[in-house]
Amino acid sequence: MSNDRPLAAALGRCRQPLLWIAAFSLLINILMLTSSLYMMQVFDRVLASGSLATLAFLTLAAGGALALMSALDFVRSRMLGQLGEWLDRRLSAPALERSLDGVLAGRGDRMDALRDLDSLRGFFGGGITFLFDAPWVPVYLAVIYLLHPVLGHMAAGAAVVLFALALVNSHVTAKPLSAAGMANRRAMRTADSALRNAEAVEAMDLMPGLIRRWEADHEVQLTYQATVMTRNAVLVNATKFLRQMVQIAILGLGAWLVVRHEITGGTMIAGSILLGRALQPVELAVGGWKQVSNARAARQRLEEFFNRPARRPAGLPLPAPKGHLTVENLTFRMPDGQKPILAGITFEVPPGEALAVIGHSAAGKSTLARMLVGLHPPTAGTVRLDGAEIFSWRRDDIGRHLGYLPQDVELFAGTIADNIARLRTPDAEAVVTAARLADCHDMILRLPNGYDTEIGDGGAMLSSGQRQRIGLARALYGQPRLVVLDEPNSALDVEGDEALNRAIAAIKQAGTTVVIVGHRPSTLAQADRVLMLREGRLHMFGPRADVIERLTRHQVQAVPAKNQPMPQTAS
Ligand SMILES: Nc1ncnc2c1ncn2[C@@H]1O[C@H](COP(=O)(O)OP(=O)(O)OP(=O)(O)O)[C@@H](O)[C@H]1O
Repeated sequence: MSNDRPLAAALGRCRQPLLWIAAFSLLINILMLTSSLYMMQVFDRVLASGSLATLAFLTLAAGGALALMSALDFVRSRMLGQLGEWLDRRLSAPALERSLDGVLAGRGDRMDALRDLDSLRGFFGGGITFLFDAPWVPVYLAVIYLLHPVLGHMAAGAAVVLFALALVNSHVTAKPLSAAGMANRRAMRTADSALRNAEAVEAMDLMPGLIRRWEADHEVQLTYQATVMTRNAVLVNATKFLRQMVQIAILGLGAWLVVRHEITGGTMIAGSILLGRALQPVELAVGGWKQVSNARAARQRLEEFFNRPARRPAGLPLPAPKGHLTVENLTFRMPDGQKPILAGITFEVPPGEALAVIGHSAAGKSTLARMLVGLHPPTAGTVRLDGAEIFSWRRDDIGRHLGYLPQDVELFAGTIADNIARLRTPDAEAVVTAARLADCHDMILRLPNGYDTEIGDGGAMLSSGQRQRIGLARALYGQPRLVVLDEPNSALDVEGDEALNRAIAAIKQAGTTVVIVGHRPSTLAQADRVLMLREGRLHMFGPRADVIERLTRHQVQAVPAKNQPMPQTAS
């Protein structure tokens, strides 16, 4: 997204429609005087004169005004609803994009921004209306003052007390509300991870532990929510009681003034109706404050979320790379990590060559693979493709030139063709070419709907070997210039291993640079160069024969009895 502060920009664009909505509110609130005026006229004119023609005229006029008010009210709520929907449409994609950034940066708040957007949209769709009516409360009070100052004093006093109740409500519910929200988000994350890992959870009965964790947070949420509900209920009921009492009091006071001939009967009724109207937004504010503070908190969180600096600089589009990979003095440390995961790594792979990355478990192989496709910014040093920093390369520009098969193949709900074509409109020929290269064309044809087979969430309908092959086809789709395969054969049988080596040979021939991370000796079969990592440092690097020779010599020295032709470099 080009815009650095999408929330501020979107809210800025809401200003004008909101002004329109405020103008509509002015009309609506003027028209709300209809019932009071009607009552006054009926009591004071019609009943006094007995003129039915006047009654008919007044009724028609009042009916027309009320119809117009309803229409305007409808338009106002639709405008607000549409504004919420517009905001959601405009911000959801950047929010999802930035959530991905957050996950890559190791943050836990995966779905929070999307949820906050949801509640902001809901607020526009419903809770916000009374905020537009609230400014008219003083106007109604002024009209009541015009009817009679004593009625005015009473109405103003009632409004102040009700408003104070709304403030008290906001004050006493804010803290428990935010604590409940935080606990709810923690509980949802635990539930989410339990459901994502359903098989391990079920097989090894991890549920009790997960439930204990989830329950602890859920309990906190429920306790705080109960506090909010109780306090809210006390204040809402106190408000209701007060409101009804005030309604009776104004009629009583009005009757007293009528008896003293200070006002007419019509004025008494009109005053009562006006008071009802004047206090309505105040009363709504007491009950609706929860929604307002939720929306305010959501907005604040979204602001923080969108104000985080983008991980990747905007960057200019660059010409398609040839695949010349150069890594210089690469060091990488997680933002909160002490020890570097990778330190001072330097190597180079020319286009059309394959590099095998080997090393013990936790040596940093997968991290190096991630750095090569630009998932993280180096802490120091550089990773360049054709001389350009890969991390800074615009994803919409470089993505199609990169193929990446992560250790956990992540497929998406949809068809095989969708997945191979990277969720873009599939180019049938390119899909089949990639599938043939990954040696899964025949396997796909044997599936019930061939390339149109729906594979379920995460490719749940496929075996892990099938997932790995489809993942490989996706990595090879569209003839990328650099392909990074992280243990591409971990779920493959011997036949699959051989097919993988054929695929690597074929893409090398087409000029693609390949990096294969692996434990198995067969990883080295197609490698031109081999890089061995040890504890995040480059332990050996060179042409395959040299590295194998050094490794074999090393092993023979260490275990002279065991003369192995292919070194077992990793456990
Ligand atoms: N997101 C992370 N946060 C903190 N440390 C991490 C993270 N990812 C990896 N590490 C650490 O980096 C080191 C290297 O991990 P990496 O996954 O790169 O190793 P590997 O060589 O691929 O191992 P394996 O062969 O077992 O997959 C490990 O010590 C690991 O704990």
